[in-house]
Amino acid sequence: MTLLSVEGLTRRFGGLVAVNDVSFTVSEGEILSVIGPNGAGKSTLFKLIGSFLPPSAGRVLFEGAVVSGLKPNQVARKGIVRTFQETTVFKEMTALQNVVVAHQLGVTASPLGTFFSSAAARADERRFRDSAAEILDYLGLGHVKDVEARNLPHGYLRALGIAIALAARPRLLLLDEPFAGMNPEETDRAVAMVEGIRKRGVTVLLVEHDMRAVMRISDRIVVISFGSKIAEGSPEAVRADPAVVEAYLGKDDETIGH
Ligand SMILES: Nc1ncnc2c1ncn2[C@@H]1O[C@H](COP(=O)(O)OP(=O)(O)OP(=O)(O)O)[C@@H](O)[C@H]1O
Repeated sequence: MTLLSVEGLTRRFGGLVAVNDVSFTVSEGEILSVIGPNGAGKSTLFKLIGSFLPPSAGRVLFEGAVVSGLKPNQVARKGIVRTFQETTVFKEMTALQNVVVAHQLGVTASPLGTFFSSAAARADERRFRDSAAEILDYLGLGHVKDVEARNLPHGYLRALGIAIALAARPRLLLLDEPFAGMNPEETDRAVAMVEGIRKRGVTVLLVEHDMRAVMRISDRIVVISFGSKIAEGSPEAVRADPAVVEAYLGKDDETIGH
């Protein structure tokens, strides 16, 4: 079943066409990666899908309904959730508290003070704590759940960003460069984490600069270059595609995952 459809998405910045008439679909349960050289338009495409930026043309459909034009939080409520950057983690709170708060923010529009005052809310809070602990365990963060976020190493902080996103119970998780700046060991852990997320029934769309981890993890890959889609298919097909090799020309073979 098609979960997400990107139809003719285009975004211009003045005279520059950052994303140019890009179309693809993401099926339920899939891990689909969007890759492309520096400045290809990956981040812009990502922002368009999450509704952080309005398209100049085209649209995004989620479960058959148009979501472009909605606010990011409305899109999140429908089930499209992006990982949180380190800057949005509450540094003074423990890992567990961060994920509990993420649950609370996901269910109430009322101020937290009001939220905490009712008995029903207290029951919810217990439920959220259990759920938060389960998510942290699942992501291999159980042993650091009581550590303040500011004291967590970089890799853990990034994983915490994913835990916070999972608290919103996404149907589609958007991962922005999840492997950037990671050493091979950290990448292995992150790859296992993303595979684990899919096992929970969450579809994953990730944008990544480097093809190496993407080749291991993706069911399908969409390649963009200068804003346009130049290839789409299995990792093997994409790696062998002359247009992709051409787009990455000047990079060494390792960059395209050989
Ligand atoms: N807000 C903006 N205003 C003007 N130009 C922008 C804006 N955002 C992105 N661009 C331009 O759009 C093009 C695509 O940028 P984008 O960040 O989407 O590429 P990218 O593939 O994510 O690059 P990288 O891999 O380096 O992160 C670039 O030429 C960039 O300079």
